[in-house]
Amino acid sequence: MDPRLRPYRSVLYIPGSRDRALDKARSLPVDAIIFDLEDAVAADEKENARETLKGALAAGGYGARVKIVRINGLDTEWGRADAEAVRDMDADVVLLPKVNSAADVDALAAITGELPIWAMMETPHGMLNAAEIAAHPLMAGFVMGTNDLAKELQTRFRPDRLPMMTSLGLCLLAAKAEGLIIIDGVYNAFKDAEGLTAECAQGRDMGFDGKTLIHPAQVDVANTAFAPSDDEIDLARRQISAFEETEAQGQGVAVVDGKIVENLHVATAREILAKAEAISALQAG
Ligand SMILES: CC(C)(COP(=O)(O)OP(=O)(O)OC[C@H]1O[C@@H](n2cnc3c(N)ncnc32)[C@H](O)[C@@H]1OP(=O)(O)O)[C@@H](O)C(=O)NCCC(=O)NCCSC(=O)C[C@H](O)C(=O)O
Ligand SMILES: [Mg+2]
Repeated sequence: MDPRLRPYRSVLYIPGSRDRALDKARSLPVDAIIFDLEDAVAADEKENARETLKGALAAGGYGARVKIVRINGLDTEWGRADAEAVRDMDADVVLLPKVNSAADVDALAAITGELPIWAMMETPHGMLNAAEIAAHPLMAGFVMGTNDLAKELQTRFRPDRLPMMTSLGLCLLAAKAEGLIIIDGVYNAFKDAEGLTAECAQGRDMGFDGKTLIHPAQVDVANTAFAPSDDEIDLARRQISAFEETEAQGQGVAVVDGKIVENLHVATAREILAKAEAISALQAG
């Protein structure tokens, strides 16, 4: 599958220390899992979590879900051992927290080799250096760390996320410029489905590929929000067929529902259909 088409609608954090949650994730309809060794694990549990996670990944059962391991920062007492352990785990991606610059990514790559790297984008320096971080040859995805970012920026949480918009926009620009996956931050109130639905819709409108989640109750909302809707699929099909008809008549512009359709709109329509097919294939497999 073209890596750009791989669905990342729902990306669930699981504390690496929680056996029960590690097991439950094997049956949850998530597109990817972040196995966390960082903030979801207490300091005196760090070593145990690393071993528990190693065992869970070796036992398998996560199917087509992308397996991402978030390590502790390399400036902490656990970071290096985490990175060395991930190198030998059955992981698809290593996720580095609090990335400030491309040099941070280099330091991780020196330990983990060719393993694809994702970056937590959650510090002011990270925002200012987003373009160089995205351009690193091993960089494959950004995850917004909106909790740490709010702390660092001393912003308030608002439903419209206005204080966060510059940061979200900078990271989106950098990720899109380099063809990276980019996943939106978590919605902390995990029992508030209405609030999550609104924030997912905003993230989807902005161009995020999916949402990071902290609880199984959030999965269905994200899977729906980041998949093409029935209306989008129907419109995409009609745009393609109208444009093909117009083209056959030697013209370059069609009109559908009172709006122009040019070749660039057709490219977007084809992407929507390809994304819908990729989701169906994932669900069928
Ligand atoms: C928030 C929680 C502590 C709530 O846990 P709990 O009280 O156990 O919830 P429930 O009783 O409702 O759980 C029901 C069942 O679901 C399983 N469960 C719960 N959470 C998860 C999960 N994340 N993944 C898989 N399974 C999960 C429970 O085990 C129950 O299962 P069962 O007993 O079999 O029915 C908890 O949800 C939690 O710890 N969530 C993750 C928190 C986390 O990862 N935080 C760190 C990431 S956020 C962050 O750091 C982002 C970034 O860095 C930033 O700066 O923004
Ligand atoms: Mg964080």
